[in-house]
Amino acid sequence: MLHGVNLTCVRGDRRLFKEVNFTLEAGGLMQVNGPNGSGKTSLLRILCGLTSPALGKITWRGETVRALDGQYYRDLTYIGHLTGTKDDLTALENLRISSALSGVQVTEKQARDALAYMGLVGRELLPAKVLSQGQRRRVALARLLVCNTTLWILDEPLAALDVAAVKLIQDLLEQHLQEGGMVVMTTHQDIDIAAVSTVQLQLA
Ligand SMILES: Nc1ncnc2c1ncn2[C@@H]1O[C@H](COP(=O)(O)OP(=O)(O)OP(=O)(O)O)[C@@H](O)[C@H]1O
Repeated sequence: MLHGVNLTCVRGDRRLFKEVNFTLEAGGLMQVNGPNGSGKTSLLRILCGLTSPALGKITWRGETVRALDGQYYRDLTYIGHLTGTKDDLTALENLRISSALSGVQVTEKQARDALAYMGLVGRELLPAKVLSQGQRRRVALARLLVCNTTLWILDEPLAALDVAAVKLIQDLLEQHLQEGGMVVMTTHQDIDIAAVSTVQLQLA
């Protein structure tokens, strides 16, 4: 269970949100909503431990994230708003290296299979800089297929994706939730994802 308790976020001289509380259970989807600049990315970064909240805490499986040391990070996969793909690396290298950096060794076959699932057959050996924005996002999201983690934190995963890819990702998220995984995500698009429970978190 992921639990946010009285989370308050200050960036620069502005308080973006205060006293945000939520509980996310196995199979649960939390959609973080709000206008541009309301603090959605900031909240996701707090949940990943990349930024500290001004106040409040996060617990994972009953323990504060800080006390858990590395275990929390082994349980989560974060894919940020910027895809993070490296221009000079191929799609295959991007996937294998980003996975290795998060502690997962992925064979070439596993990486090729994941890229194929994401509709990137024939693009595996192209440097990321020649891929379209949507294809770059598909490369980044391919990590979900190989990461084997419970908690997925996704910042605008559907941005730049075409209709077919949006469907692919929605199906992937549904499957993850059906298997007891958890998803926290932002999106400016309407989505239709079946989950055991859905939390809509609205930032002002
Ligand atoms: N390090 C920082 N220092 C000062 N202000 C910051 C910092 N990081 C973010 N901000 C500001 O905090 C606000 C919230 O940013 P954030 O990216 O969390 O919003 P968001 O809800 O994700 O927006 P969007 O929908 O446009 O992606 C913005 O006004 C942003 O400029």
